[in-house]
Amino acid sequence: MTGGIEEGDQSVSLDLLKQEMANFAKERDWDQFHSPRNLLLALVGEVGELSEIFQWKGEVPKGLPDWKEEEKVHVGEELSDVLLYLVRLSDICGIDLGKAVLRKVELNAIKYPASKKNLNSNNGIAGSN
Ligand SMILES: Nc1ccn([C@H]2C[C@H](O)[C@@H](COP(=O)(O)OP(=O)(O)OP(=O)(O)O)O2)c(=O)n1
Repeated sequence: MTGGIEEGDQSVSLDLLKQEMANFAKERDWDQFHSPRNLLLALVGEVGELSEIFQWKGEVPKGLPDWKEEEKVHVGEELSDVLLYLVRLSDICGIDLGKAVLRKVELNAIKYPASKKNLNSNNGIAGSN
C-alpha cells in the first residue's frame, strides 16, 4: 500500500481504500489485470480462503474467544482481502459503493420494518432475499 492508512486508523473510509487500491494497481502496472471478471473471481477466491478458516470447526462463539491470536489475525487478513477486492470491483464497475450501500440499508429497513421483528420466530426476518 502507499502508506496512506495507519494500522488501527479509525478514519478509514471506502474512498480511501478505493484510492489505495487504485494506486497499488497503477504502481505495479496491474490495471490490465483488474478487469471486472478477474476482480470478481479474486473476490470469490478470498471468500473461499475466509471460509477455509472456519471449515470443519462447527459453530463458533461470537468474538472467537477460544481462537489463537494468529488465527484471529488470519481472519482479519482474509476479511481485508474480501473488502479490498469488493471496493476495487465496485470502482472498476463505476459503482459508488458508499452511495449504493446506504441506499441498500434504507431498502432493507423498508423491506424488514423493525415493528414486525417479533411477528415470526425467524429472528425478525420476514422472508428470504
Ligand atoms: N492481482 C492482484 C493480486 C493481489 N492484489 C492484492 C489484493 C488483495 O488484498 C491481496 C491478495 O493477494 P494474494 O493473491 O497474494 O492473496 P493472499 O494475500 O490471500 O495470499 P495467499 O493466497 O497466499 O494466502 O493483494 C491485487 O490487488 N491484485
